[in-house]
Amino acid sequence: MLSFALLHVHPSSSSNPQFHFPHQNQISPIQSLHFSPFTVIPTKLLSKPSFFRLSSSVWSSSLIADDFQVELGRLLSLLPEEMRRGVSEHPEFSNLIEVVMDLGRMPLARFPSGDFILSDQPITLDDLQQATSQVGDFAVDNRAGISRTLHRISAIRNRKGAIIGLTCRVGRAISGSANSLRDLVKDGASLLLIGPPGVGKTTIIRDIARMLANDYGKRVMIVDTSNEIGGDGDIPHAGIGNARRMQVPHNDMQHKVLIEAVENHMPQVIVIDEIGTKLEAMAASTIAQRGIQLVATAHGVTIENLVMNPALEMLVGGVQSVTLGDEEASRRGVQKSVLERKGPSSFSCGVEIISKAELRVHPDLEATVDAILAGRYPKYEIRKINPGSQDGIMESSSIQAPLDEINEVLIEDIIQINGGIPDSTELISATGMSMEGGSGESEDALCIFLYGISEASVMQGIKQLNIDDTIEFTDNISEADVLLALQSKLKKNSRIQAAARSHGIPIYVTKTSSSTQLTKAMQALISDFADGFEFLESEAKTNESEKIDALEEARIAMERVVIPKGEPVELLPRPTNIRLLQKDLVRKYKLKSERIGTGTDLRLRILPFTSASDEDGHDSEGVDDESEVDELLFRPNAESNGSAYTVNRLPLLPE
Ligand SMILES: Nc1ncnc2c1ncn2[C@@H]1O[C@H](COP(=O)(O)OP(=O)(O)OP(=O)(O)O)[C@@H](O)[C@H]1O
Repeated sequence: MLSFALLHVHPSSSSNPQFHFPHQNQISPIQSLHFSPFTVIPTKLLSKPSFFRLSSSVWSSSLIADDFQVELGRLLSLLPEEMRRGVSEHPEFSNLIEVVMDLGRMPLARFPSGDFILSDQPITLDDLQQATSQVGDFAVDNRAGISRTLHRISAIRNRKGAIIGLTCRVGRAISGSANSLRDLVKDGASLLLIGPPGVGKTTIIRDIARMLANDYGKRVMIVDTSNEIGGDGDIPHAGIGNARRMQVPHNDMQHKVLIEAVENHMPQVIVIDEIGTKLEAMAASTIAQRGIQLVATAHGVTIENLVMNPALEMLVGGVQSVTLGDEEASRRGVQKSVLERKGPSSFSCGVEIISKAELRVHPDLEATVDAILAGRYPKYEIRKINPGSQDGIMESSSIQAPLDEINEVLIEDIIQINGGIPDSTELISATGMSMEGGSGESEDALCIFLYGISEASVMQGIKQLNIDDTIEFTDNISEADVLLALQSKLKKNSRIQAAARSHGIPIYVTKTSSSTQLTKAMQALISDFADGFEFLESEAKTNESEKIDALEEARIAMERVVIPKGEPVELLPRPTNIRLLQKDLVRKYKLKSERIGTGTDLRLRILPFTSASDEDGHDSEGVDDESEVDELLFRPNAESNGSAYTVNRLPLLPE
């Protein structure tokens, strides 16, 4: 007897008709048949896999490769004739990444090997209008697409809203690009991918969606916030295979569409690009709790970036600070205040996309987060991708990176999260400090964090100044008004410097802790405090916007060039305090930097990650740290008046 299944046909020639069987979670692509929208097929025929189920690689590669040239042509048709010719005659034509058209400038094509000028004629308003007239509407994120392609056109507007620049990114479905992650997702594990912009996150999750839908017959729903996974237009691109796609009317609504996907469409897998806000992270966590497999991307470079990001930490279980009892702390051999994961992670595995050819896989994401919070370095596997090979994996190895390097970064991060220096003997034992104060300070008192100088020496030094009740000491740097340190000790501890910088606390140093020097130092300090550290604050205000610019410059350099392209980038010359902030940021990205130039031309060069430089223990930062500190500490100082001691101050940098 023949039974029948109801066939849903999408209004598309590229999307395969799908059957949802009540008795099994399997979808069969029926590539070789031609259907009218309401064709009824005997289910008996469908039970013959050899008849209906095509191997996904055959299916996708033939379909996608043939169409790619046509799709690329549709992107090129946006360009004026001369530019089009320039691109298509380039030897790397098929690897084109982006075309950049900025008003009044010469157009550029970006290839993996670098940028190429397409014409010596600057772009005109007409060129831009020609191009934009052929693409869909620009959404609030200033992105538009070309229907039934994966290309992304991003606009730059002037202050009046007119388009004055375009970045036309080539989108391509790369079948097999997710093969190296097949073992992680095939059994239902949720996967979080992170990586800087342009590294290939969308391309990989598109292929995972296709793989899960086609090869494993799962009901996959893509929540496609900018239509980048499934392409522009209402008919999704063939690159997503049998996965279905929900569009998101507005970026702000991503979390709502996520919930709607679960409530209305019975997905087994949800795929989502760019979880970026707390609301989206919350929606993703809710979905994970319902037992749905999640495959998602987030911007960032390492898992630590997520752990330290208050909006996204929830994705990896959240972070809380707990205070241990004395006994428990000594049993564990840790400080009393420790960071712990708050709850279960929404994802079982994490992948850091280092480049298009290299992934760092954290198969147990919770273990990775726990290791990070405990100050240990997490274990991960490096998977190198060989585009030519069948399984997409060329090499896979398990790595545990050097402890000292990570510890330094982690302690700084923890300081920033906690808003205070951990009560770590290792951190402060060398200082000989005696700590009091903390919560009980008077508002008018100057609260000092001492480093490398004992409280007794300071008190001795200031006896004759008669200011005992104006001074308090603290062991929590976030409560301090000022850091007073012995220069030789401070030079060796970049963590303390970073902590002070991150809390915007001025640093005063003395060369020795003799009572004469300390008296003079305290005199200068008290007088500045009485003025409300005014000159420091005004200095801080003037360079607050430069600080933001400088950090943004460093971030973009790392995310767009140093990490994806593996090339060094020289930043603009900056004052020392700002350069040090840039250096802190570079370190958080696990990259090295070196200081170049002299005088007002001093600037940072960010170096790409090389395993060789790590292995041979080369640490340009360490060397650099020393010289930065020298520069800060020995700068000629007007206040010192040529006297025997030196007290230098770093500008106050408010949060
Ligand atoms: N394996 C690959 N081989 C060749 N090109 C690739 C590969 N992966 C991605 N690309 C290309 O690199 C560009 C960026 O890819 P993709 O959009 O996937 O990156 P992304 O990390 O999602 O970027 P963003 O975060 O900016 O959205 C695209 O032009 C894409 O076609």
